[in-house]
Amino acid sequence: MTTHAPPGPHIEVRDLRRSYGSGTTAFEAVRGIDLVVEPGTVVALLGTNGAGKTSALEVVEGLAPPTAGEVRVLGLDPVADRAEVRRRTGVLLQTSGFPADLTVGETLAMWAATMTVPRPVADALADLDLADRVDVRVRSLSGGELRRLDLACTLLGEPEVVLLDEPTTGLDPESRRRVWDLVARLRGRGCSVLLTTHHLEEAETLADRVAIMHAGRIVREGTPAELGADLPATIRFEGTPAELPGLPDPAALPAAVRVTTEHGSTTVESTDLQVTLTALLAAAAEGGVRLEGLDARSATLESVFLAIASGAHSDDRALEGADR
Ligand SMILES: Nc1ncnc2c1ncn2[C@@H]1O[C@H](COP(=O)(O)OP(=O)(O)OP(=O)(O)O)[C@@H](O)[C@H]1O
Repeated sequence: MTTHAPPGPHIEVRDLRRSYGSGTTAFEAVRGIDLVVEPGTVVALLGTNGAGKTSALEVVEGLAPPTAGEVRVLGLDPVADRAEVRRRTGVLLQTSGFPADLTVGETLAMWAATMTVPRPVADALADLDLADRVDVRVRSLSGGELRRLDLACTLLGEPEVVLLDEPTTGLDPESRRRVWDLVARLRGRGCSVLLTTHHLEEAETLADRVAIMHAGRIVREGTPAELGADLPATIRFEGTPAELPGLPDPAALPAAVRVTTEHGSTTVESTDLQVTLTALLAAAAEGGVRLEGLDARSATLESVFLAIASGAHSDDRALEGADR
């Protein structure tokens, strides 16, 4: 039995489809997606509610067969080669089901007993900041502690591939950062990680590549920077143009494409942030205007996501149209 992944992607998904029900009640939740996760990389699957992220992830996890298409994990079929794939893969489901009466330590020991070569339980506890909870029963854990225990179990077998369904939902900012560090370390030692998240900053911080799903399809895929590249950057400052007579009309700034005012502040959208910002700052200096609350940023994943969710994305509309 091989214990090393063959060269090539850790996860390969080709034209994956997954339907629920049959006949007139059939519903296709995943409508032909392609996804590749290379060793030592993190891929985040983002999407609107009901986009099909969990439905797709469950097929990669081997929990359900695809209705059509092909999935390979470490070059193997996650359903047909389930035992081998499970041994080398760490899976975090959206909800856990630990026995309530066991303590944290007992839960991890029980989990470790199912593995060929588990890591030391003490290391797993320390990694997830659970060392002082070792004797606490599962039923008494807070939501965030329970999530961290779940993650500790997921990573106990030193998996090569890690599949995380919303790993930081319910975690406070400090615990979330700790999980982000952990995922970064996994990547550092050559693991591949496929995760779903609603947390756009999480995707931006962690992911080498992001795939955004909507209505069963991947409508955008790329690095976080690539995804933001085709949307305008924004410059915001307090005050409306009428209140800042020392400034030229912001709409006339070079590369400015749209100016809006809301709640007493102005937003300038720009196709070239540096050019627009330089001209704005020069004009402000010349006119003796202080731009309070000045904020300038490239398009973020949030703006890409909101454009898709609102149907404003042109590719997205084309895809939805193709379905009708
Ligand atoms: N067992 C099922 N039977 C019928 N429809 C289902 C079933 N499970 C999921 N669905 C539907 O499939 C679609 C995709 O659901 P899925 O849970 O994969 O989405 P998601 O992107 O993970 O959503 P969320 O972000 O809200 O968790 C939804 O419309 C959901 O109602």
